Order: sequence, then structure tokens, then C-alpha cells
Amino acid sequence: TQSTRPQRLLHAVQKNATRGDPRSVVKAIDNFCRQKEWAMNVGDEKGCILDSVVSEVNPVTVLELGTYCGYSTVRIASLLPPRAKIITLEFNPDYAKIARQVIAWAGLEDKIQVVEGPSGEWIPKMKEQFGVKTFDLVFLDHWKDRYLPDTKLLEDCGLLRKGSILLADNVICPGTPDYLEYVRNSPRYKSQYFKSHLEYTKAEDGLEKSVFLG
Ligand SMILES: Cn1ncc2cc([C@H](O)c3cccc(CNC(=O)c4cc(-c5ccc(F)cc5)cc(O)c4O)c3)ccc21
Ligand SMILES: [Mg+2]
Repeated sequence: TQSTRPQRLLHAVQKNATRGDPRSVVKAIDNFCRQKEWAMNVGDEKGCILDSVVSEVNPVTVLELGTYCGYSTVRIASLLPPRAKIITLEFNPDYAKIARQVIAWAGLEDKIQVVEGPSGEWIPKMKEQFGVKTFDLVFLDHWKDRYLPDTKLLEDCGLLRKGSILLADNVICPGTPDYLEYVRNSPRYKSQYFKSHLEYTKAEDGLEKSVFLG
């Protein structure tokens, strides 16, 4: 039977990346997506902005919405201090299956928890299920029409604290207009746009970094 793009991406990692070397996994995926098949990873250009935000925040608890193949999960986890953890939500079981194998190849299983299911159901359970108090960093990269409702859900569930950082992918392409309007106009956020390009293309895209003011 025909393989899927995530399966081909995983094979490229297993063929070209060194086991236990997260940066070689990131490189192998970027090379595959540039040379073989485009895929919706945050990519190398926006990935450098992601790296700088993660390094600046130095988060202990991270939430990622939208795992896909685990590219940004591995990228973030490779920069986390020893006891830090990332919980990543993926509703598509096929994506979750591939992501777990990409994460295992990178040797980052101990820092990453892949949770299968939709963000809207899991966010209200974060405290009781995973003993999370608040998130230091949230990376939004799932369905673009879920960014705003899930941000409000995080607020309502008390999962954000003064200084929590929201970093959102694709605020230009495909675009998240209602989310942008909210974080840019709400007195509860200080927002900043990082102009970049849609992964592996010349189209404009960017990341929006928003600090929750409490
Ligand atoms: C509720 N819930 N909870 C967890 C959860 C997890 C998922 C999946 O991980 C999933 C599946 C399909 C699509 C996405 C969103 N991503 C995108 O749609 C995207 C598109 C493009 C692009 C840009 C230009 C194009 F021409 C085509 C695609 C570039 C990008 O970087 C993207 O992130 C995420 C979904 C809902 C979920
Ligand atoms: Mg994206």
C-alpha cells in the first residue's frame, strides 16, 4: 500500500539522522522538505525564531498545540533545561504515531509527552491529569481557528501566569485573524510580530509572540 507523507518523512529521519542527536533529526526533516516533499513543519527559518524565544524564556513547562510529525517538538525539547517537560497535543492518531517515532529517534522521550486528542478536551484536564500548575510557554500550531478559543480556554483554566509566553505559528499564512486581533488589542497581552516566511517557501508568514500580563 502507498506510504503517507509523514511515513516518508520518518523514513528520511531514520535514514539520514543520527540516533540521539536532535539537531540532526531537525536537519534531516528540513532537507527532506526542501529537496523532496513540502510538509507543514515550522521549518528552519521560523525555527530559528522559535529557538531564540525558547532560549530566552528557558521554560520548565511547555505546551505545544499540534504535534504533526514532531519537528517543532524536537526543536523545542532539544533546548530545554534537564527537568523541563513539553506536553504536545495531537488529535490525529497517524500523526501521533509518526511523531512518537521521530521523538524516539532524537532520544527525547523523557522530556516529551505526546497526548492524543483534541486541545479543547485536554486543556481543561491539564491540572488534574498531568499535575501542571501553569505553562511558561505555549506554542500554537494546530487548526488556525482553534488558536483563539484555546487561548481563552487556557486563561479560564488558570493555566497562564503573569509572564507566560504564547508563540503562534502561521499568523499570516494560512493566517489567524481573530487570534491576532485579540492578542494585539487585549490589555492582558503584550504582543510582538516576528516577520519570516512560510516554511520552505518565499511566501510571507510570521510568528506572533504574546506575553500574558495576568
Ligand atoms: C484541535 N486540535 N488539537 C490538537 C490538534 C492537532 C492538529 C494537527 O496537528 C493538525 C492537522 C492539520 C492541520 C494542522 C494545522 N496546521 C496547518 O494547517 C498549517 C498549514 C500550513 C499551510 C500553509 C500554506 C499552504 F498552502 C498549505 C498549508 C502551514 C503550517 O505551518 C501549518 O501549521 C494541525 C489539528 C487540530 C488539533
Ligand atoms: Mg504551522
